[in-house]
Amino acid sequence: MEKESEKKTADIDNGVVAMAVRYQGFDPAAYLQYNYTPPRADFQRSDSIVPWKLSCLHKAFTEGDIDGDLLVDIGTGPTLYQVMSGCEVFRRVILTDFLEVNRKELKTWLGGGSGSLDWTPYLEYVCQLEGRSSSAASDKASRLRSAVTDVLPIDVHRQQPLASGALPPTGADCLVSCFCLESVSPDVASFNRALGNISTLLRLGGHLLLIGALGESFYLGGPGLQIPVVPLDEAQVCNSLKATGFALVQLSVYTLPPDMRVGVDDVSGVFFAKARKL
Ligand SMILES: C[S@@+](CC[C@H](N)C(=O)[O-])C[C@H]1O[C@@H](n2cnc3c(N)ncnc32)[C@H](O)[C@@H]1O
Ligand SMILES: O=S(=O)(c1ccc2c(c1)CN[C@@H](CF)C2)N1CCSCC1
Repeated sequence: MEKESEKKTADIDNGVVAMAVRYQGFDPAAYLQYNYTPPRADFQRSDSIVPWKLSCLHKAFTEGDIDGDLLVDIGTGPTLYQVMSGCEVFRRVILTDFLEVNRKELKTWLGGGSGSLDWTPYLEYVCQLEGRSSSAASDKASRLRSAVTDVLPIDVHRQQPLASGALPPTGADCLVSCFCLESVSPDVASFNRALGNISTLLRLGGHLLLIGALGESFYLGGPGLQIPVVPLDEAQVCNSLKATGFALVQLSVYTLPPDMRVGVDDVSGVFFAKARKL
């Protein structure tokens, strides 16, 4: 007779395994096209989400309470926008993802190749935020390429998400993670466990910059590939951070304009949370 606790563990594992199987069809190029080109990535629109998100990251990294040596991005995917400000603050940046196709996409760009998306508009915008001329974008790209020392496999559902020895014994000084945890977790309990797992990678007093989807139940990870997302609201984000030993420093929310709801997901908003590990 299976005990209730054994059944719950089995259910947890089945949900995580099913999610991992679903991700085998993830298409980095399609994902970038869906989310990181206009109308969602329109630098000419003042109400576009790109200026909002890049400004949140710039402010968080430069307002003086975040410092250290090592920044780790959790569930990087094929995107680089999330570390364009952080690479100016930290000597070392580590990128991570579950899928080899995404790690390959990152390594192509880091190696000087042109990946599936031209990140120049993002680099130019962050240069403007930093008071540099937008012509400094190529210099920033070089600094980012120099700062990234590793692109590592990760599984946030493991109590030890990275291989042992991947980080210094003291852990990372700062974590950033965008649209990952809610997009890989079958339910809130799994989301909370994953948040607790990545917290083990961060030193005490270190900061977590967590960006994610609000009210989202699915997204397209490729043509016809619906990936389930655990729907979150602001209260849940706050509760999850508190339950996993973080002090919330700042929470900002962006509501997607109707014309940015383009069918590639059912997201209603985006949250930006800055938290500190107690
Ligand atoms: C919605 S994408 C987010 C990508 C990127 N961070 C962004 O801001 O757009 C979710 C990412 O989580 C990764 N992923 C899937 N399962 C994972 C797991 N168990 N642990 C860590 N990352 C995972 C996927 O490969 C994918 O790159
Ligand atoms: O906020 S976005 O519109 C965005 C960016 C990525 C995602 C979503 C939304 C919603 N679905 C997520 C599935 F995990 C992925 N955005 C796209 C332009 S650049 C800044 C981020």
